[in-house]
Amino acid sequence: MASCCFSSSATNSRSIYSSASILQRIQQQHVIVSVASPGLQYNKFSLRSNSNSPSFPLAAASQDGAISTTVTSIENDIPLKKVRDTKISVAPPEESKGITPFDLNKDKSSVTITVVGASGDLAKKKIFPALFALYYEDCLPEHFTIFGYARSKMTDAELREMVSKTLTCRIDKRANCGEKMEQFLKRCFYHSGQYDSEANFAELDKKLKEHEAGTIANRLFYLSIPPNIFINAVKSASTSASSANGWTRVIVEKPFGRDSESSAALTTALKQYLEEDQIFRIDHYLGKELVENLSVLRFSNLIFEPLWSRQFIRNVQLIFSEDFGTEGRGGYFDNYGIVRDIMQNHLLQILALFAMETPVSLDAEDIRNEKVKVLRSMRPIQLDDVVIGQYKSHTRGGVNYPAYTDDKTVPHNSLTPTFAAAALFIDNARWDGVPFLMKAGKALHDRRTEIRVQFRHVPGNLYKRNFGTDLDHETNELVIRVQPDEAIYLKINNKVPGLGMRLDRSNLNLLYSTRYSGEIPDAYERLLLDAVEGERRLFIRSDELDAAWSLFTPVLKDLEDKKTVPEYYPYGSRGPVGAHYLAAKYKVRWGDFAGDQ
Ligand SMILES: NC(=O)C1=CN([C@@H]2O[C@H](COP(=O)(O)OP(=O)(O)OC[C@H]3O[C@@H](n4cnc5c(N)ncnc54)[C@H](OP(=O)(O)O)[C@@H]3O)[C@@H](O)[C@H]2O)C=CC1
Ligand SMILES: O=C1O[C@H](COP(=O)(O)O)[C@@H](O)[C@H](O)[C@H]1O
Repeated sequence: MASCCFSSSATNSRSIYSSASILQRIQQQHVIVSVASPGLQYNKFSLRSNSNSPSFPLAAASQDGAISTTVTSIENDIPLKKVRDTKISVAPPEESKGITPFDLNKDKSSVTITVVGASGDLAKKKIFPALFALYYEDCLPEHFTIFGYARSKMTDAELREMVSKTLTCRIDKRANCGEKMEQFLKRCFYHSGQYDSEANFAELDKKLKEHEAGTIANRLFYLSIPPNIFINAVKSASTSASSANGWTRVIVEKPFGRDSESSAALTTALKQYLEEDQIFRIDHYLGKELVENLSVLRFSNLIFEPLWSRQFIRNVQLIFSEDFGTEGRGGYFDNYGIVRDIMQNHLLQILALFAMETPVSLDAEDIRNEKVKVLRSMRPIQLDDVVIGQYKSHTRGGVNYPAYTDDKTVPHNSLTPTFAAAALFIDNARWDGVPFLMKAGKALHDRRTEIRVQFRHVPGNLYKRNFGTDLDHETNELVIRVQPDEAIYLKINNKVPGLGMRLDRSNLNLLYSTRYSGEIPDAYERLLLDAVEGERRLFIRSDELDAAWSLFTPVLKDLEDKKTVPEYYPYGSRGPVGAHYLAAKYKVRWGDFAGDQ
């Protein structure tokens, strides 16, 4: 079996997170949990808590104690309550919640993943390839089925044909890939229907039932559709196709509204049909390897956390750039712009993880509590602290690159920003006065996402003569390159070997491709797996979303009310010069412009 989540190892980090959730919910007498064990994935067990016992094992044993298993998720609705030092042991079957007799020989649950909007771009590009990668790695439960749902007419065979063309992910070069693909495609089915039709979803429900094995039928719906039809689809799906006896979860794609008001309205509408813990708001940047690593870097290395404050950090930069325009997505993009598309979600989420205080534990609620706290400590962005740009056409090497407004789906006089830079501030004791600069743009000279942490100068530096008059120039800089070529490197000042005393800046470099041989999973793989497992840590809670919109809504409104004209920059350039003036206002130099990067 490939190394994946369904291992019996108690040191598996996924298991530890899940066990933390159990610690929070173990107060009542009988707990129904899903237990994963080699070859016995997703069995339901009834566990009995015994509060007199001094220890809490990460692994639960089967009734006869023969098989050691790892607890992965809880399936009941009891309120969160923290009780430590609680021992759990496997108890005889409970009649509650439709759990039938305890039987290690039968797997009682299935998971169906329905991709709503299966004919679309995201489904083809990301969701089906990610599901296949999970299947290839044996990460999906034993009884799983995938359904595509959309209005387009397609047979199962046509869906499989469409999906097979997209499975060109990292897996396709691996051993027995063809065989695995065939097996995977056999698990894929299609149902055509309208998004607002309860009758059509009832038909889907009927088909799902035909494929669901065992007594517990868990269902995950992935809403890969435009936002204006989210609510109709949620209403129809929850009314007509919710699981009768297992969990029903819904992954919602961004955009989650376009400002505080519309986001709150979306949340209210979703909550008419779903509980908050059924809603998985996805921000795929949270599934990126180096974003997930941020907390590890901070909280498990002594050398970073003590420096992580205004005392030592001069500024933090969050940089996103793409070397292509809005090609094909202009219609969507023009209604949102780069601030909503990238800054309010992806970059702000990274900022929150970067700047939050140490969470009580790695449990989803503890982490999200800290993220909300830091977001709520931030100042709403001021108009003076934002620069916007839009790309114009440019000819280079005989090739003509289009302007944003050349896109047929974009109004010719659109003022929508395709580039923005902003300065943000966190008004708390740790970060008072430290500028957090964000920069995001399309059609720039390269594709990259990185976090740059510029440290203060060394007080009373013995070598200050080597730095000229600007002591802040040659300071340490920590760079976390999220993509491409994942890396973490620290710029240090170093003596150039030789008889003289010449200093230069060198990198202590952790380049992932040279350090780690394994492939880095796509963000959607991690997030889909988490949703199946009920792990909410990397999904956005509604109060986080409210806090995020509060920061951006006033300035977005100002920009739109004042019809602010963006600064035009040539396709393929480094973006508007205004971004430098903004940085200079806070005595910052963008790190991605330095010669030695
Ligand atoms: N594509 C991407 O790279 C990313 C997308 N997202 C988000 O994911 C979601 C899906 O994106 P994407 O796949 O690009 O979207 P698409 O525009 O490709 O739409 C997905 C499917 O929805 C149906 N659809 C499209 N427009 C309408 C409409 N006006 N009314 C009813 N149904 C419609 C179509 O299926 P049919 O006609 O067969 O019903 C289409 O195949 C969106 O919320 C998007 O914002 C987020 C990040 C990146
Ligand atoms: O959410 C979005 O992200 C993509 C960039 O994602 P990446 O994983 O390829 O970096 C961006 O192109 C798109 O505009 C935006 O909606």
